[in-house]
Amino acid sequence: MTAVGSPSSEDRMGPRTASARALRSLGIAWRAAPWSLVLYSALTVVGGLLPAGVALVTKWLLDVLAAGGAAPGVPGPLVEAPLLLVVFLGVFTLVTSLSDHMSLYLSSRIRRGVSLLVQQRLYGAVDRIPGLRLFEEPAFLDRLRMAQTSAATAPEEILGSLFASVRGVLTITGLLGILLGISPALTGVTVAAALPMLFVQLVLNRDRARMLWRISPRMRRQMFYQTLMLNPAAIKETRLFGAGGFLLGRMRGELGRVNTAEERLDRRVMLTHGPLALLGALVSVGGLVWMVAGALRGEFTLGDVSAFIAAVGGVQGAMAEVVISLTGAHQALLLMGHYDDVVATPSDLPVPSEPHPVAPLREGIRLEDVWFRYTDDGPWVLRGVTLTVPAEGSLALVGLNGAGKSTLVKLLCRMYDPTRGRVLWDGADIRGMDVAELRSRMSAVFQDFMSYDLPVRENIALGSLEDRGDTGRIREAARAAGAAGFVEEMPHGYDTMLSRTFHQSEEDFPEDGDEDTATGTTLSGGQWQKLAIARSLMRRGRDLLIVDEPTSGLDPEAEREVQDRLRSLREGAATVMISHRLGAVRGADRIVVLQEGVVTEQGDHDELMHRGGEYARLFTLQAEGYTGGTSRADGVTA
Ligand SMILES: Nc1ncnc2c1ncn2[C@@H]1O[C@H](COP(=O)(O)OP(=O)(O)OP(=O)(O)O)[C@@H](O)[C@H]1O
Repeated sequence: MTAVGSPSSEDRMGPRTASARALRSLGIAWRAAPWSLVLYSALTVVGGLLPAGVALVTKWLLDVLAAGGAAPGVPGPLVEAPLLLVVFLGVFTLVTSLSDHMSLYLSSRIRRGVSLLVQQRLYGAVDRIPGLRLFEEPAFLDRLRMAQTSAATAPEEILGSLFASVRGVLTITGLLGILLGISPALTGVTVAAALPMLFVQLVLNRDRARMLWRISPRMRRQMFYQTLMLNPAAIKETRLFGAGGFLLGRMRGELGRVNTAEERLDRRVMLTHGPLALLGALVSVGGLVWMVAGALRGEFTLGDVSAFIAAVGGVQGAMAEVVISLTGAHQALLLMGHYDDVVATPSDLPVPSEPHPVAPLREGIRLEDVWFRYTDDGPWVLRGVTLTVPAEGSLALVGLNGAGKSTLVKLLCRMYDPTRGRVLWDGADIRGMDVAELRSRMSAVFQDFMSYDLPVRENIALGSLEDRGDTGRIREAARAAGAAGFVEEMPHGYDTMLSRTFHQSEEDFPEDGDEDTATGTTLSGGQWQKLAIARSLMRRGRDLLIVDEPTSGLDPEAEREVQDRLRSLREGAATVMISHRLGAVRGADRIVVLQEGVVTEQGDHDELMHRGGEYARLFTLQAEGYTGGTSRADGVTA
């Protein structure tokens, strides 16, 4: 497997790798549309041999007509009935036309099947990457973009090119057979003239694949600017700050550099092809002069000259087709390397060969001397953190911005592994457990929770997909999160589409296609947050509930209501809560203060207030904001 980030896929591809990738593409086509592939293969063989058939029958017809009867080399029965030759030509023309249309239909069928399968594999592989690290690595993201591009086009390009090459080779073989019968020397010259083209194309292709890899970061950046210019949330800011022109300029800049790189290569292609085309023309004209001179001397028949013209034109045309197809296939095979790399990307988290089962939490989750940094050369974000989240107890994480609270939560969910130290689930290292099984025992409302452009029902049910048909459970979760009120007031309740970007699909709402439902609606920040809380409450049998700033967007009344509900709901589960609103965390069994990645204080609210450290300072500061600066730490706790 190529290491993620190395550009080796696009500049090293030996014949074995190329044939393996080509065979894999054929295998995918076979799985996607087997009968279409068989029929398409048969039509390719027929289509490949037809030009030679047409040239041969035309030669015989001309020879019979010129000789006015028996002509050397023409089969006897055809000399007797020359009109049969005309019938053959008619049949060949009909078959050519029918097979062209049929091939077009079949290749589209194969293309659609292959595209579905390939995209399914690519996104399936991406979905199996358990952690977050790779999705924050520019080199992996570049490769992913190349893989997305090649998944959309490469297998189709490879198959199309392979079949076109087979058809071309059959055409060339048939026509060269005829040409060989007329003049072996001319046959040699015709073949030799086509070889440089093949070589040059292969070199140019490799250069194109390298160029595409080089411009990939720019392509991703220009897509980023484009997305910003179309995203409603971004548009709000860019309109207000008048930043549209700036983004447009950046996008144009990136695209301009991409264009320059492509233009440079296209110019080389054009300049290289000129001399090669001249070589081909010289061979045709020279050969024709030689044939005509020979015919005048009586060495060649009229049929020979016609067959020569058809064969040289046909061979050069088919050679060009083969060269273009092979080079197209070569380029697609090179790009396929990115797809293969992404599909074969190993897990970014170590996977135990025999994972321990994840039993329901009995004692608690313990972080033991955990150190963490996002990159090997980055700063330490967590430094020697040791703490315990008791089963059925609540732990609150408190600290200034950037102290490492959300990072700690990501380690609990095993989005990353600690750089040093361990996370223990009832004493067992979570690295020895199946990550999906571990996560199935957790639920979370993240600080940057998602707002899905989906109906309300699905926005909530995503927390427990097996219950998505259970309207009772969905309503219950919405009620517990304080969302039921506004949802039930919506025109279509739980079936309301929460999007101003997409129309509701008819499948989502089959019995009613009226305008309201079709256009959908969207929610306020606090309402979205309530849906995120409802989603987290959908999960059954959760042992750990993580709530990272769960009420930051809620009004005071809703905040109070949700806090009370969360308090009753978290009974029976361990809870980790992060909030800058210290009033919300004062009831936690244990409060942990993080400062620059280090645990500096631990205890319950009263202990920490009594201690008079960072927690007491922050709590008093916040309380003063409400009481107009008259509170003292002990006064607030009283
Ligand atoms: N994906 C990431 N890659 C690199 N650094 C990161 C990443 N996420 C966070 N950091 C860095 O880690 C540090 C801790 O961030 P974290 O989000 O854990 O802080 P926090 O305590 O949750 O802050 P806040 O209260 O603002 O939410 C910050 O300095 C941040 O820049």
